[in-house]
Amino acid sequence: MIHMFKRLLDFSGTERKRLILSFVFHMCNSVFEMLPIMAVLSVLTGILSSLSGSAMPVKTVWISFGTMLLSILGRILFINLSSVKGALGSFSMCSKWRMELGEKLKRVPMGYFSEHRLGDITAAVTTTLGDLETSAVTVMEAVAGGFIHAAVIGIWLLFYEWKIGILMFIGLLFSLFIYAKTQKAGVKYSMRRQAAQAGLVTGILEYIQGMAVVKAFGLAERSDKSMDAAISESAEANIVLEKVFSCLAAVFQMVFKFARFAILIAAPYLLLQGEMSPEKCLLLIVASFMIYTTVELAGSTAAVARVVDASLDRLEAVSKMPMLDEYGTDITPDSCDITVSNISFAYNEKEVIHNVSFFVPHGTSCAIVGPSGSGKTTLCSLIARFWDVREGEILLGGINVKDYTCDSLLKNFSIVFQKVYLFEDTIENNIIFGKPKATKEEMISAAKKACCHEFISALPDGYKTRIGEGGSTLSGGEKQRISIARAILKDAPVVILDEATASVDPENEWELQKAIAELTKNKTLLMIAHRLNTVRGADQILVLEDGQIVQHGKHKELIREEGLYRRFVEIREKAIGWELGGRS
Ligand SMILES: Nc1ncnc2c1ncn2[C@@H]1O[C@H](COP(=O)(O)OP(=O)(O)OP(=O)(O)O)[C@@H](O)[C@H]1O
Repeated sequence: MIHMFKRLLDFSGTERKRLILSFVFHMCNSVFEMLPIMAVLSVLTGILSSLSGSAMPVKTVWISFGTMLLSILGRILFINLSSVKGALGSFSMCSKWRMELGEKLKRVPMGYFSEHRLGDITAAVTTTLGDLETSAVTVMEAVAGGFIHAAVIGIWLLFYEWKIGILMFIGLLFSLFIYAKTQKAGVKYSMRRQAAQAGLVTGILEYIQGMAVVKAFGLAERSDKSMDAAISESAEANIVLEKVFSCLAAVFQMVFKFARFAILIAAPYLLLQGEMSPEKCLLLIVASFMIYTTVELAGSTAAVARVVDASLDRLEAVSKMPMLDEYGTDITPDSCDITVSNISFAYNEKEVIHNVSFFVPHGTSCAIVGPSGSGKTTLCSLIARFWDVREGEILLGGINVKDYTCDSLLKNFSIVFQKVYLFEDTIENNIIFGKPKATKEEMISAAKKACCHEFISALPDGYKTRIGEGGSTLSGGEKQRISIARAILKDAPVVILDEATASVDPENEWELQKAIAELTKNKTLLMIAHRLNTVRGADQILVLEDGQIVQHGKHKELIREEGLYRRFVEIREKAIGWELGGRS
């Protein structure tokens, strides 16, 4: 329990003070909760003395009334202060964690996302932090506060009537023992619950993302099955957790029933033996119903406490994600030439880039061609340091990409992926994504250069039009051009471009080429090229096969050689011929 409390405080970072204050106020509330016992004691003493003939002093009534009133007011004040500080502390703590995880995710190698399921990360940021947000402080206060509250009453009892005090402590120690057992037993089940939650999020994400495939291939039944399995597992994990904890909670409650019973027997016994006054006996009988109330409440939150502990475990694991630029510095290179020397790279065990070297001088273009799976995308990802090379090095402006911070490195790159992703936001915000402080004029100028101003202006809300998640409300060509406008506005000195392979209509194709020409003007350009015209115009061409450069040079040189490049050109020329033939 103390360990969990310490972990929560470590986890709370700058919100530590608020959480401690919330706990202190909760303790103050406990003190005011104890006051009624004093009031009961003075009234009982008065009643008993009135039974023996002397009237209860009016002062006693007033003192008891005052004590009760003070207790009520104190409790209202401190429970409010404690709730406000606790809520502010836990919500701020979790929102800071969400932001921090978001920031960290930008700096992890892409491999992290394939090794950790999207659902795990999503669940950590949503449900796991949600659990902490709503339960952590309340549970800690209930558990720690409950036991401290009972311990304070026990100490008072030791002074007031030590034999009963010892009885009370025996009950408390037993309950602590059962509580510790409960927590230990809960480890397995709460971890299962966390995993099930993550599985459920993964299942739902996959189901929604793959909806088009589900519809197209009529696999609704198969897909439903995996979703149903995730839902069932989540339900079962929660039920098992509740079952285990409710059994242990019942044992926990039994301990108090027995302890109360023991006090109820012991107090009259001591009275009969003449070792205790009648008012003391009466007070202890009344007090026996009150002393364990707060600690009993702690028992009922045992399951949630275990979930909080498991949430902290999960967040600790997620927050230990590897940072690419832990030792990087902010660097602005003098030039943007790219040197790739003797690099090798493997996804897990499978090496897909083998000893590749080349140099792209500042302001020149380099086209990468090669069959599917030859490593073109991987090579570009390594240059932008989405992954780290296994061997060799990549330099930007003569400086190893590993020496940059991710931010200062990526400032130099505008990357246009073949598969465009647009955020569920306005078109304007999607375009200024790479340069949030851009003026409206700059944004429109970029859109004009990317040939998308016309179609955007024709939309009812123009640049303020909201687009669906992933750009689902736009055509493929429109999305491409918006992503190019975004890259033009960023105006980075190096452009990495994965040329679209999807066939676009001639109007779109022409506009797309115009947009790309604007984007790549005077830049160091690295492009995965599919169109013959693009390849022909490149300053150098790399031909990749099975992760190795098999040919390297200009179009005029390579076309003369027997090899993969010539075959690539022949196939492309034939394809153009077929296209023209098809159209005529
Ligand atoms: N995230 C990944 N994890 C494991 N293997 C991968 C991953 N991405 C790519 N690969 C493998 O690495 C090899 C190179 O893939 P890459 O995507 O770089 O090829 P490519 O030439 O760009 O292919 P295409 O033209 O089809 O896009 C392939 O064998 C592919 O299966």
